[in-house]
Amino acid sequence: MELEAIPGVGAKTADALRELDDPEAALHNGDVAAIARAPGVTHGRAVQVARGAIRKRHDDDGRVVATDRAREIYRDAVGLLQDRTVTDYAAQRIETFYPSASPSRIESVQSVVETAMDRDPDPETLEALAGVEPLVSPPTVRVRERCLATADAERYAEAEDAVPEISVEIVEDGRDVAELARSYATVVVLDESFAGLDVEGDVRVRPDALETPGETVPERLLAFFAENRDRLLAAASVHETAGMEPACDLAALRDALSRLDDDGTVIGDEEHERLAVAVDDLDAAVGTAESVANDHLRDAIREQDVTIEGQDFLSLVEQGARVDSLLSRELADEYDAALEAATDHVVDSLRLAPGEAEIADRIFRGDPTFPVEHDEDAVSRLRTELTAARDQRATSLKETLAADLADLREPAADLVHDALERDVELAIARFARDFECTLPTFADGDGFAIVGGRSPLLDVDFPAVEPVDYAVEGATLLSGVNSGGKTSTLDLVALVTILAQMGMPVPAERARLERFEEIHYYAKSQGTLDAGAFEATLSEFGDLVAGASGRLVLVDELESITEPGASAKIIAGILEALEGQDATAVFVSHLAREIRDAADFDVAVDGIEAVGLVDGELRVNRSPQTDHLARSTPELIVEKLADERGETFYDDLLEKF
Ligand SMILES: Nc1ncnc2c1ncn2[C@@H]1O[C@H](COP(=O)(O)OP(=O)(O)OP(=O)(O)O)[C@@H](O)[C@H]1O
Repeated sequence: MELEAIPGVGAKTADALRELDDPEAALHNGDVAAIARAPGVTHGRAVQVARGAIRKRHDDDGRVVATDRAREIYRDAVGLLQDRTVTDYAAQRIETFYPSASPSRIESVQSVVETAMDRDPDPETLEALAGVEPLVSPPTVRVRERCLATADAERYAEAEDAVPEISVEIVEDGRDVAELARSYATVVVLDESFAGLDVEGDVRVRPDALETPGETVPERLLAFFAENRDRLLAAASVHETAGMEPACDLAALRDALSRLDDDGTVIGDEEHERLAVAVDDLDAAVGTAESVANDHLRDAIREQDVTIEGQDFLSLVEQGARVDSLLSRELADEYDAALEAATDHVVDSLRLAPGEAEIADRIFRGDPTFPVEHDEDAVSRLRTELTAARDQRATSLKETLAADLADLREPAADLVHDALERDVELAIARFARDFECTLPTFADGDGFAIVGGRSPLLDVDFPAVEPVDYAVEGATLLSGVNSGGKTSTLDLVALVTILAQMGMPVPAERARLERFEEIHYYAKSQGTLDAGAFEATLSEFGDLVAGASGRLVLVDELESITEPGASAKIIAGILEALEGQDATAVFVSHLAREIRDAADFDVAVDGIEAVGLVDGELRVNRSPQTDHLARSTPELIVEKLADERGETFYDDLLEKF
């Protein structure tokens, strides 16, 4: 898909989207989280881009919700669905569902929704979902024990770009490489020309190193999995609790993750742990070994009767306190035993391997002295040896684990994506259950027909909402008593049509409607308008009635914008303009009689009828009666008084209605 062709995507956003691993897939899946990973693209913008891509795919450039009130109802619908999501991802994904007039768009959402409605939102899955989030890229890790080397300046720049984790060094010859091998545990030479180079240390000539970053810098993959461990484990649990087919072998994933520490190092390898502990404890072990030797020697000296010949004694006195010759002659065996005990201590406490023990053997050597002293050079050699072995072991463990994880990289992304998408489905399932929804059907040009519609937007608890049946073809007035439910009926019609055209289930027993090109819903004005605002409103209706075919028009008490006489004429005029067009319209009004009188055609009137007054309270049949001018509240009260009192005043008054 040409990115710039997506509505709302300019050159800058298109460039940002091209930075994604797979922009096509992200756009196709409406994957808001993936889109938001493009540099500079916020989540809100990602939602717009995802929607734009959907519109483009369905050739759907219309805007169905056309007025503020219609937009509010759309926001309410989105809110009801979002209230039932667990993850932020799903909440954002819900925003990509929008009311459309495109049959293919509505059908494609409906097919997803149909499956979603059968899903079981079990508490374990919802709990597991709480830990799932889109995968993140960890910050670049610095790898200090390895370097890349090349003699080629271009290759150098390429390497710095491809593997920012590792230092890249310029070398001219084998001597430079040998120099590097003394500072780094591993040197990876990028140039073929160095093949066969024989230098000490771990030097690898790997001309393909930049093409195989998984092997060159396994730390990258390990850091990715370490950073995303909790998300992956939560996604794995979601698959298990929900009985979903996972994109990868969950046992293999768990096993690989269990070998990985939070900082991306590999854990659970005994040999590596032995070497790491040996490096850390080396100085302490040597110190203790010295004490062991000295204690041994001290005890031996204490128990020894030393006979000194006069000549020796003289030379001792003359030369100062030179006891070593005495020591070597009189206590040679004890001295050897003390050094052996010291060496054994180092070897045993550090659990040294035979090769390492050989080096350890040189720590306590040399001329006899008391106290015994260690050879710092030998300690340092052992340290170098152990450190190199530890680092090489770590590298090879990383390589092995990274190789295992490499196969899981793509499936892991799918695993998390599938879990997050399940959250979207479960939100739809819960919405459908909570409000006893059905999937609506569509018919061409038939207005709408709702059976048993119950609006979740009412100010009463959902179980107390009375079902409403209402069907309209063409334009009609809706009359009725105060608080009978006229506004609520308009809200219900708007909500059902908006949800239906989003492809979502609707809160009704049954619903059939046409795919409206536009939904114009005007809320009741809060009072009469001044001349300017009145003019603006009138010109808005002028635009509305010009080419109204395919539109749904819902208007609540337009009469409140100006004085009743003028209002009736204006509403009659609007209805006349709509008559003969293929529009569906419901005008709620208390002036139905006056509008009918003012109109030059037979205006249809529906009515929400009060069944009667019980204890001063209206009992209402919430479903509008077709072709029925409902009695108003004042008329009902006059009628009640006429009945109860039988006085002419009330009878005469009733006559006037
Ligand atoms: N289907 C319903 N089920 C239960 N209660 C309802 C239903 N419809 C409306 N109501 C209740 O009636 C109240 C009044 O409804 P609404 O505002 O829609 O009446 P109205 O006919 O537009 O009134 P008015 O003529 O005063 O503007 C609502 O706030 C709600 O409490």
